[in-house]
Amino acid sequence: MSTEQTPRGPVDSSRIPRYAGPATFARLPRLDEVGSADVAVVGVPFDSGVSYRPGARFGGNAIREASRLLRPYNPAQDASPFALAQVADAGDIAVNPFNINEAVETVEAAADELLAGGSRLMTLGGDHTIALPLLRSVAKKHGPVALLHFDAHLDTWDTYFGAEYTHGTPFRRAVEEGILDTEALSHVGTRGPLYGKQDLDDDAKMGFGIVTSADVYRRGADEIADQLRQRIGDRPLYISIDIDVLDPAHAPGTGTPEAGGMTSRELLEIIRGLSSCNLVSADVVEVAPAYDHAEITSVAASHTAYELTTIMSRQIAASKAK
Ligand SMILES: N=C(N)NCCCC(=O)O
Ligand SMILES: [Zn+2]
Ligand SMILES: [Zn+2]
Repeated sequence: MSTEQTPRGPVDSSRIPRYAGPATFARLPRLDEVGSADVAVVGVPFDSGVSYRPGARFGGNAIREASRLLRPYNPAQDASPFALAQVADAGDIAVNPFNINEAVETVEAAADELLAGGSRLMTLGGDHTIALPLLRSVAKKHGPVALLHFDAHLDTWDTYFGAEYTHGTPFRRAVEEGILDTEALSHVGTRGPLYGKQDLDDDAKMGFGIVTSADVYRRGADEIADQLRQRIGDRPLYISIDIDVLDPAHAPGTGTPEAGGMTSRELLEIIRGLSSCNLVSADVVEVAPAYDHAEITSVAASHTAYELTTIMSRQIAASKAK
């Protein structure tokens, strides 16, 4: 089992140029090369749930490409995430692009299998629809989880064109299904026009707190992270990051961009401030490379996934040391 052995790390970029060969996340080994992993990085090439620009089905591979430049030591968290735990790239979950309900079931079943192997998941979307089956799977293992949702949007709307499973509705479904711990739900980076004031009332009734992108700007990343940490406590935590939480200047490559967003520095700093939380799995979604330029969005997403992976690896190492 990988858990007893020295983890196999990324390809050495001082020997093999980092632009050579097929891309895995951070040049890590594939899951089938190591047998099992403590953290499985998995792609979900699915974007049939979007309400505006399509293209997030290409997000996972764009993030892998952009992640070639990540290095093994993370100074911001003083950790070498790929040495502390076995992190591996589990490839993509192949889902039906023509049947959303079936796709949602497929993601849940595949996540169940990866989690059963003892892994935590670092999922690369895909559109935000996929957060629902991922949360279902995580809740089967941990019970209702705390949720930190970084997004310009609430994603607690009811239906679109009568469809229940879309990228604007996963968190309402999750609350209805009782798979979230309603004492510890927060949106971060929220901004932009809504359908009506009722959207906010509904959202508050579901139990969500809101930290807007303007709150982050005014109060700063450290204070926001402190506040979020207090709310979460030691609950099992799932972090879902819609890359459109970033300003379009920091993440143009996404399907429903909104002006006035956070900087990538603010996002990374808030995540680092959560490093003591019990992060059981995470996703980074809504990267749509067709609207990107110079990999701006996928680089930001790769660093975001790197910080999340570092948190999980540190915790795995700490729990093994006990
Ligand atoms: N989850 C994302 N990215 N967007 C939701 C937008 C829903 C709407 O079109 O109103
Ligand atoms: Zn969004
Ligand atoms: Zn979203």
